[in-house]
Amino acid sequence: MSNMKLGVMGGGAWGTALAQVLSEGQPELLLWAREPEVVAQINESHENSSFLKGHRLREEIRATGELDELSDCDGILVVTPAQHLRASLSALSDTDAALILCSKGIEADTRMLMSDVTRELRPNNPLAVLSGPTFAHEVARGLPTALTLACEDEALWERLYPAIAKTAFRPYFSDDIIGAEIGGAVKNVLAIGCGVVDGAGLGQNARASLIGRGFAEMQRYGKDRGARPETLAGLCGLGDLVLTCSSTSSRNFSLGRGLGAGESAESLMSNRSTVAEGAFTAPVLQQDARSREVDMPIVDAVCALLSGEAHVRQVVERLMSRPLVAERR
Ligand SMILES: NC(=O)c1ccc[n+]([C@@H]2O[C@H](COP(=O)([O-])OP(=O)(O)OC[C@H]3O[C@@H](n4cnc5c(N)ncnc54)[C@H](O)[C@@H]3O)[C@@H](O)[C@H]2O)c1
Ligand SMILES: O=P(O)(O)OC[C@H](O)CO
Repeated sequence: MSNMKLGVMGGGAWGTALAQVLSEGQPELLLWAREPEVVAQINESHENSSFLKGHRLREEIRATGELDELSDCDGILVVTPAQHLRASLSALSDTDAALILCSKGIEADTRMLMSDVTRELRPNNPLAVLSGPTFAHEVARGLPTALTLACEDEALWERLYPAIAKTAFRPYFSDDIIGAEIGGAVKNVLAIGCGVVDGAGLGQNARASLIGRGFAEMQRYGKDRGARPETLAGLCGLGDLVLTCSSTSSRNFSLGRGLGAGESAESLMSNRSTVAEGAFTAPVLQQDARSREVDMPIVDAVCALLSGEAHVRQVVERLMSRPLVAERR
């Protein structure tokens, strides 16, 4: 049992699943949730029917609506949606806790990664990123899961892994924080594309081609932002890309499936209570890639579909009529 006191900031599906797995063997795990009804459900009925229905949660999880309570923790897993990270961190009181970022996205107005936002607001806190192929409902059930824990140095990994590694939850060390973040942010956009392929009935060949060429886009963009190729080829890049591009359990894939079936992004987004990060990441990723002169045609296609600028048939035509080039670029 680790002596490190962990807390979780965010009571959505992923924050709740993380609280469930990380409370194994701990006397108490503190989970901050924004919604009073989520706090009440967890403390009174040991469930989070708003965001992670159907899972009985450990009694060691204690929910709170008071963000200040997290300040006493040695490590805080930050699990808010990417576009709310800045506001959520700003509301947190001073703390020495290590901040373990679990959100997958790029900040819309600034093109900053989650680690950039965190370093701007909390320059003195030790920083890590936890990312990989992790559907919340599977982690909550205790199914075997492996993922990347990228830490700013190996000393932080040595402090964190005893509290994070569990029977069915296996972190691998990386010191490439940027790589871990780029993998998680970009795969969400590509998963929307794969959902479109599915919804429009374009076939399994097209889905696999999108994963392969999407991975090439992730590598090109990652290289320009300083990610290491081997990080992107690991759990937090290719591993998560394969998971999210293959299953209707993915919110991003499901959103794309609706688009592929002809529904508008506007109606699909307005009917959601859960977050499909790719829809927010896609436009900022496109802008950033263009400013860096990084070619990302699949990301462009997803943006065109999300904005309603083009239909599926048009984006397929655009992608298939691009100049023929060497695969390795
Ligand atoms: N669900 C998963 O399987 C999973 C796995 C790995 C990573 N993630 C990442 O975790 C992050 C959180 O996703 P989730 O699945 O827990 O969310 P969710 O869709 O289950 O729930 C939405 C969350 O957004 C929060 N929220 C809504 N409006 C907010 C606001 N104005 N300010 C702050 N928070 C607000 C809600 O409180 C809730 O916690 C995302 O970046 C996601 O990509 C999710
Ligand atoms: O449901 P999604 O598409 O947000 O994906 C959840 C996780 O990121 C999968 O690793």
